[in-house]
Amino acid sequence: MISMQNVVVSYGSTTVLPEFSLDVKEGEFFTLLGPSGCGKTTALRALAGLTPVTSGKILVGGKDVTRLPSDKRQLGMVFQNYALFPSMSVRDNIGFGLKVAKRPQKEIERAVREAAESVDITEEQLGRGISELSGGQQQRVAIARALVTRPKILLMDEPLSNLDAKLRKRMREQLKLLQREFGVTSIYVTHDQDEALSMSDRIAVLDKGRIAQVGTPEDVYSRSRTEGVCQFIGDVNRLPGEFLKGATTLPRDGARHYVRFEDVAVQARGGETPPGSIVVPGTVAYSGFNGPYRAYMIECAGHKIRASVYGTDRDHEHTGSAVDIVIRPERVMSYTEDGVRC
Ligand SMILES: Nc1ncnc2c1ncn2[C@@H]1O[C@H](COP(=O)(O)OP(=O)(O)OP(=O)(O)O)[C@@H](O)[C@H]1O
Repeated sequence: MISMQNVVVSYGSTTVLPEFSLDVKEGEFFTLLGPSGCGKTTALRALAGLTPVTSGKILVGGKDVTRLPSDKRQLGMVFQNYALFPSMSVRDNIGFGLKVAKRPQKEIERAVREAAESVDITEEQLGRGISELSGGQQQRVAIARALVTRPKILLMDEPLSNLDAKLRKRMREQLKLLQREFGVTSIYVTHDQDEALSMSDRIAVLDKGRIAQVGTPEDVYSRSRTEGVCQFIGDVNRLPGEFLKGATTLPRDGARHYVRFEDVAVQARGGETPPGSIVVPGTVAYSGFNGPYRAYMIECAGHKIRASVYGTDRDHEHTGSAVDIVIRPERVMSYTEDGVRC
């Protein structure tokens, strides 16, 4: 559906995207994820035709759009600052694209009503000015405005970043449901790992303008291809080599080993453990209630290991409790000195 092939984007003498290639399938929710400044927005703007590319090709539905102006690419766009027109009513904001396309008034009215309904904007709110809506409502207007022209592709750049934490979570679900309902191929830019993991069919993790890994949320989280991806997504402990003496299946020779917080079990010292487990005695240095899980910091032979224990575990919550940390070797992610999975 969308193919970016060896796309290069430079600002002056600085190359921000060196040879960027990407393929997105029809109907997919595809996310560009990476730290600030890694080039996510630049990649999206190049795809949208808002930033010129130095070389390379961009294909949409098999058609070369590399030199096509943005408004000819049939894209819907939602940006971080919404880019709504403050002096227009909500109704006129949503209908703007159709008006520009000179569609009949009757059709615009019907389409605006349907789009508003799909994002829970009421008839009464349609008559208001943009500034009379909350941030969350404005966000939904921006989405309705992008969807009203029934684009085949929807580009979103950090569309939820101005919302508070609770609303963000709700909007994630709503966006995802809308995306399915409209069947629109979506490219989503975020630096928020949770957002990317919970919404995407596939994720491209970017690092300094290059794609470090493309995969399903499970792939990038549980089978991170590089040390950088492993550290960027989720929380990890680096495991000291001396913890791994018994774990004969794990690679050696300078390899670096990581385990996610939730893959570290905490249990009473000297209890039964599954055969082959990595077991290290330690002392609880900190334990804190976090709602669905308890966060631990365990002092193990001079190293601090963190664990997130889900469920109603209360046995070892006191500072100073003598415990064992237990890790299944298959949950350990190992990388060579060059940061490649081994
Ligand atoms: N118009 C511009 N002129 C010069 N440099 C730019 C321009 N736009 C972006 N850059 C630079 O290009 C790099 C990538 O920026 P980009 O906005 O694509 O990153 P990002 O991953 O989207 O970051 P963020 O999450 O902070 O938005 C940054 O180093 C940025 O400073």
